[in-house]
Amino acid sequence: MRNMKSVYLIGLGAIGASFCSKFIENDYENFKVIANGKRKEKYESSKFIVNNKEYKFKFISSEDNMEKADLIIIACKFHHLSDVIKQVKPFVNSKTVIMSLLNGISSEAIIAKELGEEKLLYSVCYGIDALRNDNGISYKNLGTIMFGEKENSVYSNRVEGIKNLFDEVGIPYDSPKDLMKVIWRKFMINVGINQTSAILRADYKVFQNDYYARKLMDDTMREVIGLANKLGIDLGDEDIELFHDFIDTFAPNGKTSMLQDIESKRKTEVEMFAGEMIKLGGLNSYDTPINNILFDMIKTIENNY
Ligand SMILES: NC(=O)C1=CN([C@@H]2O[C@H](COP(=O)(O)OP(=O)(O)OC[C@H]3O[C@@H](n4cnc5c(N)ncnc54)[C@H](OP(=O)(O)O)[C@@H]3O)[C@@H](O)[C@H]2O)C=CC1
Ligand SMILES: CC(C)(CO)C(=O)C(=O)O
Repeated sequence: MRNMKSVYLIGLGAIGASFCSKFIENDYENFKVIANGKRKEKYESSKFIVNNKEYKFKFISSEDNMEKADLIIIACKFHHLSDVIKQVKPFVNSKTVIMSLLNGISSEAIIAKELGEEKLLYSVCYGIDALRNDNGISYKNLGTIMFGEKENSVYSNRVEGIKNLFDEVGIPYDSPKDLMKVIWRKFMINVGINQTSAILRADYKVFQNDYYARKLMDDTMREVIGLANKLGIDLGDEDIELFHDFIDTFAPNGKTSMLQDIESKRKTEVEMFAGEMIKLGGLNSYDTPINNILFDMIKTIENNY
């Protein structure tokens, strides 16, 4: 089993800070947050509040320290990724494992191209409902990190090492054999709920209670199922049903990360959702009419903040 001694995370937002808090609560000695330049200065003089509790994080900068990491967890938004990869590079050696908690199905290929496919483990967060606002970060459900090798039928040494690490710090996880299907299922969920919630300005209770919001979300998810099937990924209506059970457990006032972005007038991850659907649809002769419309609508909202 590979020992994950030094663990660095980059992207101290809703997702990143929620998981960071577990490392701090469990006094994980060699856990650090990567931040450079002005961001590091700002973080060092900021208070980080997660679920009403203050956490003190240790920061590491590629400008003053190049200690290599055993594991690097990336938790930024899609449009931060190319910058983040540059900042991560100095901490990577031949043994470093890299995990991306970004939603979507695109970040891994981008990281693999820049840092080496052999360093990657595939991962995605399920069921977390983290919110970031002026008062800090809060979540009701921490959810589960699903992770593993692309071909995950036998656990590798590094998968075992990370299972051990997550047990130690109390991060809920699973390492399913059919990880790629699980990642696609999450993509289907995000393409469905993140984008429709952003257009409708709808929190989770709307999707818990409103027939039409739910129908719009489901129709959008079905477009992903069609593409997935064309690419040999075995998603179906039962995956939509699984998500219906999940939504009912979410905090009614909680919001998708895309709706949070729209409300805070931040750039969204639409390129990673509708954008990726349109791109893959084009490459595979598969029409994506719903995603074409969602893409144009979300870009219009972004362009007119
Ligand atoms: N929020 C949620 O409930 C969920 C989100 N996700 C996914 O997780 C990913 C992260 O989302 P979320 O946590 O909501 O996003 P946030 O916007 O809350 O956080 C992103 C963080 O990345 C940091 N960052 C950006 N560029 C750099 C850089 N160059 N160096 C260091 N830090 C950087 C930002 O720092 P700064 O603030 O200083 O600019 C920010 O804190 C997304 O792909 C999202 O889709 C997945 C499941 C649920
Ligand atoms: C599934 C959902 C909606 C919450 O975990 C999410 O992934 C997001 O908000 O980006």
